[in-house]
Amino acid sequence: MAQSHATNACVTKHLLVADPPPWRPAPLMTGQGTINTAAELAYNRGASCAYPNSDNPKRALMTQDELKEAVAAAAIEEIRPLLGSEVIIGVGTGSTADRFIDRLAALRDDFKAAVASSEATAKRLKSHGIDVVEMNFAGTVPVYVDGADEINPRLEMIKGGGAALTREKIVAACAQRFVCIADASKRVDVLGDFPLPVEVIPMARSYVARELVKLGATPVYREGVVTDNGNQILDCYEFMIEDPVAMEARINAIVGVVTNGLFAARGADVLLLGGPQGVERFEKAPA
Ligand SMILES: O=C[C@H](O)[C@H](O)[C@H](O)COP(=O)(O)O
Repeated sequence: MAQSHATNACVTKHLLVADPPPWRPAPLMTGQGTINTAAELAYNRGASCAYPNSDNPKRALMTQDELKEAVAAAAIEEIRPLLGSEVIIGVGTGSTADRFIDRLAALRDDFKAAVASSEATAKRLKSHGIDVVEMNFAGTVPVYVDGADEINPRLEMIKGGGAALTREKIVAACAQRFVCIADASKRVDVLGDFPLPVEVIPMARSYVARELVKLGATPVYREGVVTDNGNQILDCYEFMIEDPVAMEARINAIVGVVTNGLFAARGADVLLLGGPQGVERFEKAPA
C-alpha cells in the first residue's frame, strides 16, 4: 500500500516496505502514476557527490548538504503531528541531525523539551532555546530523530561515526518511533562498508580487539577520541555483516564492550532518504 503527500520543502513519497523490504522492485505511487525511483538512487559517498534536482530543474544537481537539509525539513513535517505542550522528543547526533535541530528551533514553543543523544546535541539544542532533559526524567519519548552512517533495506543501521552510539542506542530504546534521516550515500544492501564502531571500557580495549579479530573484523583504535561516557572506540574494518541482529548481540556479549554501532535489534521505523527524486519515505513493515 502506498500513499503520497507534499511538504513545504520537497515531495515526500510514502512507501510501506514489504518484508523482506526490497529497495528496487518496490513501486512508488505519485500523483503522476507509479515510478520505480529507488532503482535510480545514486550511491556515492563524500561531500562532493551530487544528485539530479527534481525540485528545481534549472539547477541540475543537489549536493549532499542540500540533501541533508531536505531530509531535515521532511523530518520536521514527520514529527509535527506528534508535538504538544507535554511532549518530550529524542534528538540524535551528527551533521544531518544538526540540520534537524536548527529547523526544530522554530517549533520550540510547540513541545516541552528534548532528550539529547550527546553533549554536542545538548549544546546545540540549548543554543536554540530548547530545554534539554535527562532520559531518566523523560522515561519514554514518542519519537527519536537521528542520522545514520549506513542503512539497509530492513532499516537496520550502522551508527557511531561521531562516537555517540551508546547514548543514541539508549534514546532509541526509549523511543516509540525511530525516524532515520539520511542522504542517499548512506543506503547500502549489506552493512559493513562503513567501519563498525564499538565503544569499549578503556582497560578492555586490547582484549575486545582480539575478540573482534576472532569474529573476522579488523579493529582499529580511534586514537584521541573519548566518548561522552569516558570510553574508547574501536572501528571494525573489512567486516561485512550478513546477519546484523546476531552480530549486534554477539559483539555486545564480549566483556568490556559497552555497545556496538549496529542498530538492528532496534532499527529505524521510518527512513526519510534524500535522493535524486526528492525525499522518499520508507516505513518498516509491522512484525
Ligand atoms: O555518532 C554519530 C551518529 O551515529 C551519527 O548519527 C552518524 O554518524 C551519522 O552522522 P552524519 O549525519 O553526520 O553523517
